[in-house]
Amino acid sequence: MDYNLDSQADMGFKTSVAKGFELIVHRATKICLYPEIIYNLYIKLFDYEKYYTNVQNLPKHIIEKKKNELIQKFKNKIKTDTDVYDGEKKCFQGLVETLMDSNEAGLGLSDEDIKSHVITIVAGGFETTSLTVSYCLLLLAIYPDIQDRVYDEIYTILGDSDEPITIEQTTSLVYLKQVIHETLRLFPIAPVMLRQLQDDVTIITGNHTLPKGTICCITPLITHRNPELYPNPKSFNPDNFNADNVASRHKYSFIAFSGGPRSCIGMKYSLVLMTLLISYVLRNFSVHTDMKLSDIKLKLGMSLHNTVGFPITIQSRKQ
Ligand code: HEM
Repeated sequence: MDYNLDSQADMGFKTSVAKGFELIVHRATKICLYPEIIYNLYIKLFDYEKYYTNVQNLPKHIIEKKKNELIQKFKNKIKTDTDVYDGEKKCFQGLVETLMDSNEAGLGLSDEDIKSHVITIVAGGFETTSLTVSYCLLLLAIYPDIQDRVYDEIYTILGDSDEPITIEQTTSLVYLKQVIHETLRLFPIAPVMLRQLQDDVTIITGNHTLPKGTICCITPLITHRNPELYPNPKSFNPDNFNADNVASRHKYSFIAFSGGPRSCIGMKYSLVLMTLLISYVLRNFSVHTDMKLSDIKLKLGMSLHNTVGFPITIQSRKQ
């Protein structure tokens, strides 16, 4: 999107997204907030409308900025810094420009539609990857033998080279991928998903019928810790994700990225990013902690937070 939330003014966006998530969690977990009338009063009382407005402001600002850039570019026939040209063919565009261009292709997205897509992408990518990397490094610090195995794999593929890892090399880091999946099994960053039934649904095992319109709560945290799917479900065992074990389970026994048509669109991107980040850290440093797995204390929200933090020390491998 060509906008850095950390270095450019975020106009209260990050805090407001967090507050919006907080409101959704309160609605889902506090029965007293189920009636519409009480919920609306609650929003007014705790001034949540302010956060809703704030969430809209930044995408509006980005869209306006992009529009002005496009007008200027058209006037001056210059290239903006977000475009990379291969001869005359444009080969890279940011999200907002791509959505705006799709209007030229006749998709007819309004500014309102573009704004909603921007909010969904930013909110979907919010914290997910960074928190998972934090959990993963903490687990590797707790289990030095597993960390050694990951490091050996990285070393076998990259050796002593200081060259950045390539995308092709990331696909060979099979054990690291297992470690990342096992991290997401134990600590699925999006621990709760809500779906409203479009039709009556019969649950075969108990012969129960859930009526159309019911809002269902799907919790990877519970599915992923089901002993029928994962033996010793509370222990950290990356072999749960070796090829044989994955093939022997139902594909929806791992739903950290959800499943079906509304699953995470950032999954492939974040898996590559996490592989890059973790391999970069482990190539250069070993990670250590005094914590045990049982010390991790979870707080359920829109993201799965660890209330005791991630107390890791790092040591250079060059020493
Ligand atoms: C470890 C990383 C990530 C995890 C575990 C994760 C998990 C999920 C889950 C469980 C959903 C479904 C939520 C629901 O239906 O209520 C979802 C949706 C989504 N995610 Fe991710 N996500 C990750 C990273 C990202 C990143 C980096 C992006 C964007 C750059 C992203 C963008 C989205 C979007 C746009 C949706 C909504 C898709 C739709 O509704 O059709 N995610 N993600």
